[in-house]
Amino acid sequence: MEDTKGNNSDKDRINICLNLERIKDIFNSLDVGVHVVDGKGITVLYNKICEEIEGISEDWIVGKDMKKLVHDGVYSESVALEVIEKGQKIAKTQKVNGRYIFSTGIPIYENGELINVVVSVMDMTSLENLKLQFNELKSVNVRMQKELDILNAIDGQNDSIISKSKEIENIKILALRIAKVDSTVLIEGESGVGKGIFSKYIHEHSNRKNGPFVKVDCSSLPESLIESELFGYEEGAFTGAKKEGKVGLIQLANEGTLFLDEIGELPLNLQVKLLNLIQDKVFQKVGGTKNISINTRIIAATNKDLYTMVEEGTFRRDLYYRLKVIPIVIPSLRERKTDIVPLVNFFLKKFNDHYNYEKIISAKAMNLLINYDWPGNVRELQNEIERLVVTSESEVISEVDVLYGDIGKTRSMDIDENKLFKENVYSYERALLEDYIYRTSDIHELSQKTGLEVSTLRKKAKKLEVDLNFQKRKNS
Ligand SMILES: Nc1ncnc2c1ncn2[C@@H]1O[C@H](COP(=O)(O)OP(=O)(O)OP(=O)(O)O)[C@@H](O)[C@H]1O
Repeated sequence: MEDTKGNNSDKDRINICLNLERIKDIFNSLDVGVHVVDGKGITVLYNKICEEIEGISEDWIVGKDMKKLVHDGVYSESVALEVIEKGQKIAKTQKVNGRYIFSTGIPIYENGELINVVVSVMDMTSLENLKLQFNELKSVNVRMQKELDILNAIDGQNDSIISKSKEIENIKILALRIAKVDSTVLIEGESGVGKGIFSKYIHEHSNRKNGPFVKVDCSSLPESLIESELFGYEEGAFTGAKKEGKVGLIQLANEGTLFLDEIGELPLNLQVKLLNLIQDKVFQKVGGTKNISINTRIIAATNKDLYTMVEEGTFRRDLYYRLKVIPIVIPSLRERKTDIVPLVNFFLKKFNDHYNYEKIISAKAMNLLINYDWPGNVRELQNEIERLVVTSESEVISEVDVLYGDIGKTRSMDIDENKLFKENVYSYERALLEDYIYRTSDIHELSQKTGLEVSTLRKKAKKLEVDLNFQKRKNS
């Protein structure tokens, strides 16, 4: 392009101008902002998109020095100047006037000298907003997934905790929430309500689920043994101790869950040791001096009124509050009668499968089960269904089968204190005769079983208004 004297010819100059105009057109047709500076940082080209993104006009900026613009605060920093300084490609995201701008500066060299920097400018605001929305959606998704897990666990076919009552469903939701944290839990409730099954449920839904679940029944261990069983002992700790010492149940629960059932039975001296374990996460074996660190989650359960025990001085107040970080109270079965039918069906299936039967339960029998008070709660119900499946003669478990057990005993012995003795005798005799009728197939068998003449039986049935219908058993 240069003549022998080193000057540009006119033709070349025209070409350069034409090229510059054409380059400008090309840059202005781009969807991306283009800002070109020379080797000293003076703006030589600034396209329309740049104007839109940065809100600066081309006329104003062309010819201006980027150093001065940064100094005057028009720009907080300049990618172009950084490229000039470092001599290499630079890319960064900046926040300008509340917009996210992604700039890439590329150095252009001629004969080893940096002559231009081309900065492409992209408005990432909408992308950044999308990113924010995406992250928000992601966290909503995580939250929903957790809720879904909870709902699935409640509805789950494989769920081991059967319930229909609001009370138990709410406890399940709470149990799933607290499963993810390590806080100590105290489960209170009468014997057989499901304290054990709930503690397992918490463990199985926790991050410790692959670790051990160790159950210690504080009431079943003799006081002399409980300390060494729980904490283990060092070799030669006492006479009769194993030579190599013993690892205690607490240590076995490392990385898992320690379920302390019947915590109210724990002797006072061990309550102190347990308190230290909860507070400091360390313990010493019997006969040992070394602190052993332990990482276990403690769930305690009791059917005693621990608060009263605290008031009476038989349970340490500090331990009580340490255990009761998350309290769960499971109501008795009689306080949530809606659970009885699903539980009966669940246990019926369980024992039918186990004993290879296909027994069903009559509506009347079910009614008796629903109306009973279940002092032994779910455990008693479970045992009762097993008894019914195993002992009922026919495929249909009847009212008579039910009356044969504890329910029958309590029902027959029910005395209404508002009635006269005579009236109670009448009701009792009536219920007794009905029970015999249910258990026999005809009047002769009834006579044989009761030791009463057929004629006496007929008179009695008339007096007591009992229907001598021996089909009842089959149909009930
Ligand atoms: N909601 C339930 N669904 C299914 N099985 C249950 C339910 N609640 C309790 N059970 C069963 O009833 C029996 C007694 O429950 P669990 O041992 O958990 O009661 P508990 O309150 O810990 O009793 P205890 O105080 O005597 O130790 C167990 O076999 C358990 O599996």
